[in-house]
Amino acid sequence: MSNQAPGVRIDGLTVVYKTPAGELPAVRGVTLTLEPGSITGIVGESGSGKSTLALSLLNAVQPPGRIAGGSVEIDGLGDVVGLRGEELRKARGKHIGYVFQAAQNSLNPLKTVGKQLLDLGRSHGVDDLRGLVREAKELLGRMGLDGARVLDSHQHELSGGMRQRVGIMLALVLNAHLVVLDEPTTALDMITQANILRIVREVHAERGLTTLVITHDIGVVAEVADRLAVMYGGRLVEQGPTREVLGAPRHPYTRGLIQAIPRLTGDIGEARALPGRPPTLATVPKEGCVFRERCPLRMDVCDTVDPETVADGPRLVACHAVAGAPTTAPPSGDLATKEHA
Ligand SMILES: Nc1ncnc2c1ncn2[C@@H]1O[C@H](COP(=O)(O)OP(=O)(O)OP(=O)(O)O)[C@@H](O)[C@H]1O
Repeated sequence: MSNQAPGVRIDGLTVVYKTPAGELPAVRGVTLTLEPGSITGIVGESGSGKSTLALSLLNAVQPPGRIAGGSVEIDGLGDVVGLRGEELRKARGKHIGYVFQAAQNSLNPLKTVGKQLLDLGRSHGVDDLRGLVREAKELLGRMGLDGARVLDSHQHELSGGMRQRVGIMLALVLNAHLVVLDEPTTALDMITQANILRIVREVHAERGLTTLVITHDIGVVAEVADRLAVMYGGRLVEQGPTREVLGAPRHPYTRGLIQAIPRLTGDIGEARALPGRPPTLATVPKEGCVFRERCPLRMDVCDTVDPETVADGPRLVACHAVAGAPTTAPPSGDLATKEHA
């Protein structure tokens, strides 16, 4: 892979997990392009399939899961779904930097962070290990930590927020040009979170990266992402430029997510939790729209026909009720209003 920000094309990706009821899809028919040099945010509630999608970018879905269909083409690497063994190990870390969810618990408890950094460097054939340590200290320093002290520490000597920042450092330190951050700021207070997101943006711009940020917090993607994809029940229900999606959400699920966040609606009194709960693998409907049980715009067709993803300029929406409708709906529109039904 060259030193350029790579483009990524996920096409028709389906990932299933083996369950007592057979193999069930956690990600179904997902098509998403990460433009070179962009920051894309994927947002959705717990269980919507975000982490499974992120793992697929590294071909790192573990049994009882497997990629059952589709492709993940990364510039310079080809279709990672077909990569195996050593090729795959090399791609991870060096070409694709990543922080997995719960990064605060993923460090080796028996080794100092510095030792783990050196292991990482050696396993990826880094010759200049001093340079690697310098880079690590610099990144930790930018995130408000004493780099030398952190590298000398074991996991138990660091707080959850510090470990999370160590995870981000490890994702960036090998200078990968595709970076996947799964819930990068969940253990952080609001101020530290804002700082980390600023640093993610800065490093992204300085190095010319392609970045994917996965989060349940639409406020995080609002701050960091150029483009936003909204996931529900294993499907992408809406995608588009972040400002457009947040400014005039089209899918009723996107609207519900936005209305549930006082930070985005601007008034805590106006925030309304989305009623109901997201489906589990066992309860995702086999046919029809995945969101219909919670949808204020539900129509008969939603029970039987899975809505196609329809493009309207840079915006993609999968909803029978809004397909073809104008994009000017304000975010404050009442979810309970059957305006398109
Ligand atoms: N190892 C597994 N075995 C069986 N089902 C799984 C496994 N891992 C995930 N799932 C199921 O797949 C679905 C998607 O999970 P995933 O972790 O990708 O969602 P998510 O949006 O990242 O949610 P969260 O933020 O809670 O992790 C969920 O219903 C989850 O229960």
